Amino acid sequence: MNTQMLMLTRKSLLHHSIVVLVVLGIIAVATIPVGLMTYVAEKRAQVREYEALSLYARRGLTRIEMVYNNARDALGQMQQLTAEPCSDEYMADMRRVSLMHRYVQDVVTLRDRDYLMCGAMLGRFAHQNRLGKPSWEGPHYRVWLHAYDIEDTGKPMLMIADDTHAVLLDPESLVDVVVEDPTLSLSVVGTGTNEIVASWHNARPDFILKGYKESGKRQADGVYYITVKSAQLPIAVVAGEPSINLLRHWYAALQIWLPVGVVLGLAIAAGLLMYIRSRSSLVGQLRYAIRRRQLQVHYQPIVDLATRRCIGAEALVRWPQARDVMVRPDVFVPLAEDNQLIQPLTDLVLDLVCKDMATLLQLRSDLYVSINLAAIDLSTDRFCAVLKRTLAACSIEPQRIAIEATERGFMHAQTAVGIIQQLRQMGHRVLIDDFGTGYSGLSYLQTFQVDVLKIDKSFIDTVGTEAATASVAPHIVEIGHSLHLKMIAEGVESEAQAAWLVAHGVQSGQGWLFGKPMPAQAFLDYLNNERQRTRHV
Ligand SMILES: Nc1nc2c(ncn2[C@@H]2O[C@@H]3COP(=O)(O)O[C@H]4[C@@H](O)[C@H](n5cnc6c(=O)[nH]c(N)nc65)O[C@@H]4COP(=O)(O)O[C@H]3[C@H]2O)c(=O)[nH]1
Repeated sequence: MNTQMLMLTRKSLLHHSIVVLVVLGIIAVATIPVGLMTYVAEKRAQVREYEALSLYARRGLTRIEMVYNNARDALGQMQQLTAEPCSDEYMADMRRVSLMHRYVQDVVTLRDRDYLMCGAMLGRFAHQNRLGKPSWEGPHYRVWLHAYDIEDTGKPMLMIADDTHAVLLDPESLVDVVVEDPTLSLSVVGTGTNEIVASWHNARPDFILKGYKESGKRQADGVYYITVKSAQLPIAVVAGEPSINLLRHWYAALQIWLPVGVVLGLAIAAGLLMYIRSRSSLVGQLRYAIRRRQLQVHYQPIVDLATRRCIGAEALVRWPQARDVMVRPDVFVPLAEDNQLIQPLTDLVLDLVCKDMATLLQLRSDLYVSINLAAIDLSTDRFCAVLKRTLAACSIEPQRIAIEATERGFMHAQTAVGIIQQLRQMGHRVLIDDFGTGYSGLSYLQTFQVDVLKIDKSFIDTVGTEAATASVAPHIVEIGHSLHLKMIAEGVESEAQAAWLVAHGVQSGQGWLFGKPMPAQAFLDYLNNERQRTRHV
């Protein structure tokens, strides 16, 4: 394999690697919304789960408060009894109170606050029966959450007492809530004692207590617990739900959010592809370069042929690629013209000229810089306004900026006449570029008032040669003289051409003989060295 083949193979491998990387990058970026929507779906499912479980827990709490209020009401009615405590009449009244209160299992009368005297169902106590320490004591009520098996049934009761009476409640009634989902569980925990007061059979006590402490967390039994505390009583309701339910909700949410993610991902991928495609096309790159002000202007000196003194420069746009590699304007200017980029390009060149040359043109009233306009720039007065504004902003006199227009610029002749007139009235010189190469003959010169003719390089090239077209150059010069217009010869490369032009009365020249287009700083240096150079002429 020879070296060139090897280079080509390497280049194609590099190209392929870039394509693969770009595709992988696009896929990676496009999957972000999918991942994001999956996450959103999970969060939504969690919120739904949390809300549903909190609702169950609050329903449990409402139930407890209902039972508690029922007990308080029974205690209140016991206060109203007027018969001798524990008399037959009193016992009958007590039974009535007990029966009338749905959740109350029994009512008991107390002596000296702590001793049981008699109960509606239990009858009179034969022995001194003293109450133990309550689980919680409020200003009006005492509560025994658990373990007070007063009726000796083997089933601890919940007891609520004031100073004279107590009511016994079945703890199971606290969690007697109907729910549609059999996988849910409901438990009641004493907040002061951290003990389970009542719970459904499907709940596992050790996990309930952990779940109570770590509300909103999934426990090791695979159940997700939520705790809601009562504002009135020292108890909390713990609602539990297997986290598999969460998965179910997540799947449901995914059905909504995943398509959104996929559509978004596809839209992003398509957008990225379009962006990359447009960026990688030449027009896209040019658009980007103009927007990013990545173009540069080079300056080619225009000299007085007799004295060789520089009288100005033509601003020639350049598109830098790699180090020292410039795309020539004849490649990208037509591209800009065909893709609505030429106006931004002209504006940018004007801006760059101002930036590069403002100081020079403020100091040297004997110099000017000419700027090339495209046909479209002469079709409206937009550019006149831009020119005025830009020059005012950088304090450059209109006389210091000349305008170069080609015959192509006179396509919209009527408007162009007005624009050229306006430019001249503003104080700008108007130069006709590539003079002699157009097809419209010279008739337009009768319509357009211009200042200078730039004789095209193709005519200068024939000067002093045997070419068949060599006789055209003198005619072109003759026309310039007869119209009393100043002339600049373009593309002067030899002393012989320069001598011929002087002999034929052409005042100015531009070409490699005097200087190639150069960056701004090089042009400033060129001017600084001018005195030294012209001395030898
Ligand atoms: N071989 C040779 N060439 C010489 C010599 N002297 C000057 N040239 C080249 O001839 C072209 C003169 O510019 P142009 O006729 O206005 O022709 C310009 C102009 O029509 C257009 N152009 C350049 N800058 C701009 C711009 O900012 N806006 C617009 N609309 N067109 C531009 O691109 C054309 C080509 O520009 P460049 O490539 O810079 O080519 C320049 C210059 O580098 C010489 O002695 N020998």
